[in-house]
Amino acid sequence: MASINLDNVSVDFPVFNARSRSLKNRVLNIATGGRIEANSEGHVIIRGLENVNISLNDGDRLGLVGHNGSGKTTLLRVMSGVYRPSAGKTSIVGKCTSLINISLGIDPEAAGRQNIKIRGALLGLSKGQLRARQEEIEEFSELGDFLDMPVRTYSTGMQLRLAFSISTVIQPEILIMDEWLATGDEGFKEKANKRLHELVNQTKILIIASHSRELLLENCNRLIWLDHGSIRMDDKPEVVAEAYFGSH
Ligand SMILES: Nc1ncnc2c1ncn2[C@@H]1O[C@H](COP(=O)(O)OP(=O)(O)OP(=O)(O)O)[C@@H](O)[C@H]1O
Repeated sequence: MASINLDNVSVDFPVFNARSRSLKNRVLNIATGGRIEANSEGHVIIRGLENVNISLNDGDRLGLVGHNGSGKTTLLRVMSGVYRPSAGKTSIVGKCTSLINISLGIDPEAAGRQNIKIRGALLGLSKGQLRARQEEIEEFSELGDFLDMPVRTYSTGMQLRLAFSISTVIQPEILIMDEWLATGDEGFKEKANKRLHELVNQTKILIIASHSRELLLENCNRLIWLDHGSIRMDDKPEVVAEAYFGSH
């Protein structure tokens, strides 16, 4: 059983080099971003999330929609345990893989093969598990002899192939994605799509943020509309999609 529970979660980002005096007013007249406020000491904070309550269990496929800066990525990061909330409580049960920033942590000076080892360890694979998977990852990447070259010699697409091949090798109980991650040229994209579908179908809980109506309707059984860091709507995909995309 996997589960995620967020209880009144807020996330603040302090901004140390901004002045609260320059804040126009606290009225939200902008269409993007979270709330910019001053805390009790007069320091400026950006409120990425405000009093968010969400409970997810096995079988839940949650999609997130909202304007730029509404808090989708912040929420994904809280759910994957990367961000600690400034207020409220979180409980995350289950092995979680986040496919946000999959290239983060790749060492450009190390060879592709070496990076597979480093990344595999970060993903929690034991030495034995990694040995068993190494060949599969290398084959999937189709990088051939380039696996012995430093990653800095790779093209952007080649780097993404490597990162994707490593990050998707383990089947998580909770899968977190920022948009549908299908990378590379046409041939690789097809393979990547197939692998992503397998991951999505087998994961217990899926959370995906996207600006694509089709993608969300195809993969989700619940949608949350975030607006300036707060939940504006939480309902069946058709209902929220109609309200959100219909108004844009
Ligand atoms: N590291 C950070 N430092 C300061 N403010 C941040 C940071 N990360 C996010 N924010 C702020 O939090 C708010 C929510 O940002 P977030 O990235 O979660 O939005 P989003 O819904 O994912 O947007 P987009 O659709 O543009 O990707 C924004 O106002 C942003 O300015």
